Amino acid sequence: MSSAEEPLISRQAAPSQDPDPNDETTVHEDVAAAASPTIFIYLLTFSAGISGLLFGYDTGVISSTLVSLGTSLSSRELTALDKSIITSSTSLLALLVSPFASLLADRLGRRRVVLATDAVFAAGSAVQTASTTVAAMVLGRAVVGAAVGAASFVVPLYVAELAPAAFRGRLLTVNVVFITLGQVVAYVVGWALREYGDERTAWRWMVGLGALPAVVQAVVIAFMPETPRWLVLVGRAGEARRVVAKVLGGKGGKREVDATVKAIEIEVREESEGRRLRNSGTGGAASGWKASLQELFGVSRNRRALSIACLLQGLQQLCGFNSLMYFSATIFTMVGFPIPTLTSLVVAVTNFAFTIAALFLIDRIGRRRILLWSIPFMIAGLLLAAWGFSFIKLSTTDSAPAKTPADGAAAVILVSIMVYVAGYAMGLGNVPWMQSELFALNVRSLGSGIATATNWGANFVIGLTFLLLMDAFTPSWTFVLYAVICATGYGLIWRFYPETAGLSLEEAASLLEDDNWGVR
Ligand SMILES: O[C@H]1[C@H](O)[C@@H](O)[C@H](O)[C@@H](O)[C@H]1O
Repeated sequence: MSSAEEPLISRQAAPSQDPDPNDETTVHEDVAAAASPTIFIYLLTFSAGISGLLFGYDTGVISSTLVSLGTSLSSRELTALDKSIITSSTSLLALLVSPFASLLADRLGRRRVVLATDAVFAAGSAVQTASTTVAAMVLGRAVVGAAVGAASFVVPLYVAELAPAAFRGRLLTVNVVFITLGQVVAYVVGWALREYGDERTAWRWMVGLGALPAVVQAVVIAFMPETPRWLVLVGRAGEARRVVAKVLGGKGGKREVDATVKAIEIEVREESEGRRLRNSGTGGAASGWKASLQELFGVSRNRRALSIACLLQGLQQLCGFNSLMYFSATIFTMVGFPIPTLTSLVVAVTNFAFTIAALFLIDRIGRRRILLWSIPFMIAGLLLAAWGFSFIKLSTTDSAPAKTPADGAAAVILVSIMVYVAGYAMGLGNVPWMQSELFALNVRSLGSGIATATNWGANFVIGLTFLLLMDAFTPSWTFVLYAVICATGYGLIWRFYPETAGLSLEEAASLLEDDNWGVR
């Protein structure tokens, strides 16, 4: 997920604005709204979905992989530090690569970058599958991380620019659902291969299968066009026209196609004009990004939007959810469950099911309110799990099940983890990704980019430190720590995050104008 959204969405999501019948953008959106899904839209949904699936698969598969590696890497048992580095190298590279994805996407085109990320995904899977040392595995995970970082920016951009306005919002939420579905698939594959596959090669299949969706996506994208917006950007308006005609699926006549291309041209022109003005004000193209940064940090309401977006994205990761996503099979092995990869499926399935529920409810309940309702469940789940862990003696370097599984404590841990995950998926798993609605158009891309980087940075910290914290402070105190982070986050959200549900992007942004940073 990322910042890639929507100059056009802003207008689509602004019902309070009076439509100007002479405004060609309005014509464009009317046409788009009238269109029912074409085969093309289904293909686009499919490719957006597959991308989320890939992201989810690659982040989820590490859970079963870690408990299946045995001594296959560097001929020894993995230490907690090995496991932490193998896991977190993916998010570190995603963090480092994502800022460059937008430059590449502007230079080479969106479609080519999507194809390139598919190749990188496949290469990363191949390196992991073939690895015989910890270092090679870390390299493979890092290569996949680079692909995740680039894809998480470029695929939403590709979809947003290609989809008609009426479908754009829905297509972007498809992404979150498919990420969590990809994690379920990874968990199921991990469990099946571990239970029914060859013990020595099972993990190689788990990571190798990650190449499959990348190949499928590449095949689909090979038959899909470049986005009209990029084509206009590089002066190929004729081609853009043909793509728009295809997107509208024969439902739009020449007038609609012309109006759509015109709207894109106006937008591209306005954007480059805006950039030119900003640059001339600050002394040249080199300082263009500086001007955007100044706007983002210099204007109070932008600063406030950025603080909220980063708070939510940071909290989404620092609350510890991905510790479970990455290490649930390790945790359930330690707790003494006989088939830990099967038990850990509850994490992925609960997350997936409640993510779907949340997407139906969020607009009705509101973002602020759904967070304030769901975080207490997370805190309760974490504290209950901490209590459950206090009855179990375990060590993270032991891959063998605990000798005497304390049944009652194991059940408490399992149920409390489900409560925590359900709470997470209802709120923090989703709401932060709606970040773009916080920002005014001129700082939206940069602001969402920084917030997304906050997500990857915090994800890296959690992946790297979880097992080490468990070793140093016991699982109970680690879970208490996450509960304290959630409680602090609750307080900050309560104090600083106003409700934006039901507001247009403009209304949401102007809500933040108020110099008083509190919520009244
Ligand atoms: O929104 C997603 C989702 O909640 C995933 O399950 C999680 O692994 C990601 O880190 C998060 O960004």
